[in-house]
Amino acid sequence: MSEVTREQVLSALAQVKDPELNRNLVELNMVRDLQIEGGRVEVEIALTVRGCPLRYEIKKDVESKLQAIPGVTETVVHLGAMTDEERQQLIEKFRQPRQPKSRIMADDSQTVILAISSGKGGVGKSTVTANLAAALRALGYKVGVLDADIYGFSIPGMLGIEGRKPVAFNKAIVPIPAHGMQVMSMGFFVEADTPLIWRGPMLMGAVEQFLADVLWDDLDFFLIDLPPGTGDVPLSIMQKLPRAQIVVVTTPQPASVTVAQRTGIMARKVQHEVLGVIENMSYLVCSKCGQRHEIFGRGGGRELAEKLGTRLLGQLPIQEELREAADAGKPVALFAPDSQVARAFLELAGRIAELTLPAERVAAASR
Ligand SMILES: Nc1ncnc2c1ncn2[C@@H]1O[C@H](COP(=O)(O)OP(=O)(O)OP(=O)(O)O)[C@@H](O)[C@H]1O
Repeated sequence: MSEVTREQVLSALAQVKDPELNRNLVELNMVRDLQIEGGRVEVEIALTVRGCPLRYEIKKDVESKLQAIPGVTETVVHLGAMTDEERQQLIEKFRQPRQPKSRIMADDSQTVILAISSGKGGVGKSTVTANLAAALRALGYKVGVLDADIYGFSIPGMLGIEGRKPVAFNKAIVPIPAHGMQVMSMGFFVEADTPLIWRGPMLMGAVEQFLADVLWDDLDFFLIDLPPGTGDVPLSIMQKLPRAQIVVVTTPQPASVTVAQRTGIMARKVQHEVLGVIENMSYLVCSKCGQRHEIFGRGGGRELAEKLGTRLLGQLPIQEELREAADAGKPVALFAPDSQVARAFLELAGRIAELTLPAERVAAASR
């Protein structure tokens, strides 16, 4: 059998990406002490930070890529860490050839920005944001989520990344990967159980930084979970968004319509288009008789859409599975795609993609 070569090993390692930096290990200069003896490959991977939470994931990925090289019989992978100087060099590397700052705010960006709002709290806005994002991902789109709901940062929990701490490179923040999406939450910067009063300027500073200084990829969709209601806070956030399309989440009760209608006024103030209304908790399908029960009334979503001069994008059922999946950090569209509620989300995501993206990008994602 032919000898395993250094080139083969490096090209295998170039297939492994640091999940947080989204660049390969060779490019990041993480490969150290490579030794090849016959079929035995020993290598050290220098992580950017000691105790990197993704170290075992990276190690497993390295081992499997090495083992796939023809002729490799044994692999030994050590995990090390970069020195401060090396980390600094990496920062320089990021700074020069690549533009590290987010392209989302650029005038020619192709990213569709969806600002998810609600007239009041508790209608399921965060659940809808997390699951719609996952459904868009399941359809093949590149998705980023910004959790700006300062009254309850629930997105990290719903996507299984609660308690993670983002790292910064060259003043740019690296978003946290979750099920193939990129996520940033103000909650990552707040100690758990510490009540925090977000004063206006501090909040707006954070939002601006998350829009401009996070290393978002060139995304197809960027979803923002806004704080509920139509007060100054969601209004100021919307003003920072260059070309957002507003999605209003409501429940079927006619009473919710009046409250959610204020969103239309807010949209006009910031000159954003209201893409449409999503009616959540529209109906419950009885597991015994299969009948549809509209326990929260009916027609609220359609009525609101009419009043706002927009469309009803979709109706989502009440399903316990949705809450359970959210509690477990496993969004239904990716983890239980055959469930009734996942199908409703996938349909909704498909509709939104068709309305917001050019046909060739919709076709490319489904390939
Ligand atoms: N369609 C649904 N079926 C079952 N449970 C749901 C559904 N939608 C939301 N829920 C549950 O309702 C609760 C409230 O949802 P969520 O936190 O998403 O609301 P919210 O509008 O974002 O609230 P707030 O704006 O106050 O943070 C959660 O426990 C969630 O799991």
